[in-house]
Amino acid sequence: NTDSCDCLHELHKEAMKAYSFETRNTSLLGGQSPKEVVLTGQYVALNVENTDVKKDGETSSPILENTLTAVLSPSKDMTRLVMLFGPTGVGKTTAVQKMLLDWTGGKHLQQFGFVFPFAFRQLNVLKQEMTLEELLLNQHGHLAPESLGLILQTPQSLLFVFDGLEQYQHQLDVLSDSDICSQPNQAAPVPVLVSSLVHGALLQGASILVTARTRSELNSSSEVDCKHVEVSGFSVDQRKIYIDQFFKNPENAEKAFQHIEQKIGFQDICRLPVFCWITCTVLKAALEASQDLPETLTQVFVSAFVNLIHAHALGKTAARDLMLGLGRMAAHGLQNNAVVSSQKEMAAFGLQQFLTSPVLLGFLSFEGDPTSDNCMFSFRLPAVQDFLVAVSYYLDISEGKSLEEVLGRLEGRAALLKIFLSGLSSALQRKPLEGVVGEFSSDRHSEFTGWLRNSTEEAFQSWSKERRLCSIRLLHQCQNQPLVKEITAKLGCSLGASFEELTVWDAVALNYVVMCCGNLQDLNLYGNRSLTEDITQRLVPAFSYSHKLILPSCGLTAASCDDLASVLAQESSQLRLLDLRANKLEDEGLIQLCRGLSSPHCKLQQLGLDFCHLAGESMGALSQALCTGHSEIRSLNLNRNNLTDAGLESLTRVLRNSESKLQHLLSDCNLTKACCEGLAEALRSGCCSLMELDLSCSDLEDSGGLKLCEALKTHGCPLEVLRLVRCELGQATFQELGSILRSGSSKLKHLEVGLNNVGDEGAKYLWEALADSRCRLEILDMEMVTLTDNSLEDICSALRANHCLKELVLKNNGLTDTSVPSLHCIPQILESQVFKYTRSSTYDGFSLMTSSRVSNPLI
Ligand SMILES: Nc1ncnc2c1ncn2[C@@H]1O[C@H](COP(=O)(O)OP(=O)(O)OP(=O)(O)O)[C@@H](O)[C@H]1O
Repeated sequence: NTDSCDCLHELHKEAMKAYSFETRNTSLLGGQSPKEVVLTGQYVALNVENTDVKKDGETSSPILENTLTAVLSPSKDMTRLVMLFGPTGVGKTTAVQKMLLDWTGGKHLQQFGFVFPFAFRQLNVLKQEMTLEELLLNQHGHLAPESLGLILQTPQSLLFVFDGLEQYQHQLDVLSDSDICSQPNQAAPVPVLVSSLVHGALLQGASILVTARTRSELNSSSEVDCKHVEVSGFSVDQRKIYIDQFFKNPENAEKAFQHIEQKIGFQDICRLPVFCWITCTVLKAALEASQDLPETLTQVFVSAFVNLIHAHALGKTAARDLMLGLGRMAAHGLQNNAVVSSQKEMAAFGLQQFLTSPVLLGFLSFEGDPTSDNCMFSFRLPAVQDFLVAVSYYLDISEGKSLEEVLGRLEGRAALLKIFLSGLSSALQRKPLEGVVGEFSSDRHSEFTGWLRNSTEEAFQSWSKERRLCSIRLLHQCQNQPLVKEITAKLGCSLGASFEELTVWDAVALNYVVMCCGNLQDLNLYGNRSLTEDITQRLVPAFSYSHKLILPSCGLTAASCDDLASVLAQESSQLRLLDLRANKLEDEGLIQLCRGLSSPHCKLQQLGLDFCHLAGESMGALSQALCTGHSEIRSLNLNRNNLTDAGLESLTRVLRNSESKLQHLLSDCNLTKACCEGLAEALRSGCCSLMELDLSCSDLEDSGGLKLCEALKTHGCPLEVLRLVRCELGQATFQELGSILRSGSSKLKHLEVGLNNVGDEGAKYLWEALADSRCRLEILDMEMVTLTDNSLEDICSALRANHCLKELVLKNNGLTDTSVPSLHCIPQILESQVFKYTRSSTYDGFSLMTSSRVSNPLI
C-alpha cells in the first residue's frame, strides 16, 4: 500500500511540473506568464506583511515561501485554511506557481504527499454536478480513477490550492448542513464541493490555500483554522534584483533602476511586479532605440499603449474605437468595483468587433473562447483602467460627462485617474498617443486645466495635507511650466507641505513645481518626519530656489547638512531664512553647514538652530563662518542647545567683529556666570551690532547679571531686547537694571526678567524705573518673580506715571483679589488695547496660581 502510494505521489509530482495556473501569454500590460517567470529563473523572492503567523525576534518581513511552508505545517487534524492576499499584479499567482514547482522539485511543502492546484476562473465553467473525485479527474487528467481512493484516504497529506478568488463567480460561504457535501464520492454542484472542502466538511484535515486580492474574511466554521498572509510586493532591493535580471546589460539596468526609483514609480505602484515589468519593457525599448526616457508615469503608459497599438497594426479609427470601448469597460469596473466583465457586457461597451482580434489579449486577460457566454474578461492592472478612463475622457465628448461627474463617481478612488488626466493634459505627453488614436478634445483640455487651477488653489488654502501633496503631484505630472507658474504666482509663491511623509517621487514633483515657479518666497516642510538624507539630496534644487526654508522637526541629521551647505554655497541660491529647529544636527552637522555659511555666495540672514542637539564644539566653526566678512547673518537662534560657556565665548568673537551684522542672538543654553565677562566685553567693544540677546535659563546669578549691566551702562551699547528669564538673578541685578533704565542712556525697550526670585523688594527697583520719564521700556515681563499684594502701590504709581510701556506681564505671581481689581482701575490700563490684553493675561496667571483664594475679579 505504501509503495503504491509513493509511486502515485511521484507520478503526480511529475505531472504537476507541467501544470500552469494560467495559460496567458506574455503581454506588455500583463507581464510574463507566471510559469515562464519561474522556469526562466526570473522569479524574485517575495516578502510577506501583516501575516497572522509571527515568529519571535523576526525583524524584517519574512520570505513568502518560508511563511507558507510554516503556516501550512500540519499540527492537528483540523483543516488549515490559508488566505494569501494582495492587490492585483503583486505576484500571488506567480508565487503559488513557484511553490508548486518547488514542491515537485522536493523543496518546500514536503509535508504534503499531494498538492492539487485549481484556478477559480476555470471552475466557473463547470456547471454540472460531480463528485470531488470527478472534479480531481476533470482538472488533473493524469490521475487514474482507481488511485483516488488511496490518495484521499489521508487528508492530512493533501494540499488544495485555489488561485484567484475574485474571478470566482460563487461564494465560499459556509453551507447549511443539508447542502454540505462530506464524501469524496458524493455528487454535488462544484461550488458546494469547493465550499465543503474550504470549510473542512469534506476531507477534514486537508490543507487549503486560497489566493485573493483583498483580505477576505471567510465566514468559516469553528473547525477551520484560518490564517491570513499578505504579499507585499517588491521592496527597493527586490526591484533592483528584478531590474538587473530584466536588462542583462548592467549599464542599462542601473539607468532604468535610477529612473524608476527617482522619477516614475510612486504611490506604491512600483511595489507591483507587473508594473515593474511594464516600465522595464518601455524603458528597454527606449534605451535600445536611444530615445529619451519617459519622465512621468503618464509617459510610461502612453509608450506602452502606443507600442501595443503599433504591434497590432491597428488603424486610427479602430484604435480609437478600441480605446473608447476599453474606456467604458474600465469606467464600469472602477465605478462598480467589478473585476470581471461578461461577453455580453463587452458587447455593450462596444468591444464586440474586437472579441476575436488578438489585440484584445494585449489589454485584457481571459481564458477560452472570447465569443462564448462563459468567457470572463478582466484588466491585469487597475492603473491600466485609470489610464483608459483618462484617455476616453479626452477622446469622447459625445457622452457629455463633465469632469466633476467622472471624478465624483469614483469618490476617494480617483488619485491615479487624476494623475493620468493631468499627464494627458500636456500636449507634449499625449502627442504619441494622438498619433495613433486621433486628436484629443480641446474643450476637455480647457475643462481639465480650469479644474486643476481651482483645485490646486483650494488645496493650498485648505488644511488637508493629502490634498496639497496630491496637487504637487498633479502639477508635476502635467509638465506645463506656464500653467504651474501661473498657479504658484496666485498662491503668493508660497508652498507648504507640512506634516507630510514625502517620498523620493514627491521630492521630484516638488522640485519641478519650485523650478517652474522660479522664485519661491516660502517653502514650508514643517514636521516632515521623513526628510531622509536621500530626500534632502533630491530637494537641493527646490531649496536653493526658496527665500525662506522652513524645516523644523523634519528628522534631519548631520547626514543632510552637506546638502544644505551646498544649497547655501550656490551662487544662484536665494535662501535668506533657514529654520532648522528641532532637528538632531549635532555639532558634526553644524560644522558641515558652516561650509555653506562661509561661502561668499551665502546670502542667509536668519538661521534657526534651536534644539538641534548642539554642544559647544561647533561654535568655533560657526563664529569663523560668521566672521568671514561677507556673512549676512543678522539673526541666530541657538536656544535649547547645550552650548557651554566656552561655546558662547567662541561666539563673542563674532560680536567683536565690526563686519559682523549679527543683531539677534538667542541662546538660552544652560550657561553660567562665566560667560558674562567675555559677552560684556564684546558688547562694550563698540563694534557690536547686537540688538537682541536672550540668555534665559542660564545660571548667571548676580555676579553674571552685574557684568552684563556694566555693558548695558556703556554708551553705545546697542542692546534693545534682553531676556534673562530664570537666570538666578537677585535683587542686586534688579537694582542695577533699575538704575540703568532710569539713566536714560540705555536703548533697552524690551526686558524679560521673569522666574527670578527677587520678590517685592527686588521688583521695586523696576517700578521706580518705570515711574521715571527717562525709562524707554515698552515691554516688561515679570512673570513669577514672587510678587505679593505689597507691591500694589509701587506698581500703581509706576503705571500712572509711565507713558511708554505697552505691555506688562505679571503672570504667576502672588497677587490676590486685593490688588488685581485696583490694577484694572488704572486709567492707562483701561485705555490701552495692549494693556487690556495684558490685564487678562495677568488675571489668567494670577488665577492659575491662587484660584483657591480669590473670586473672579472680572465678573
Ligand atoms: N516574484 C516575481 N518575480 C518576478 N516577476 C513577478 C513576480 N511576481 C509577479 N511577477 C510579474 O508580475 C506579473 C503579475 O503577477 P501575478 O499574475 O502573479 O499577480 P497576481 O497577484 O496573481 O495578480 P492578480 O490578482 O491580478 O491575479 C507576472 O506575470 C510577472 O510578470
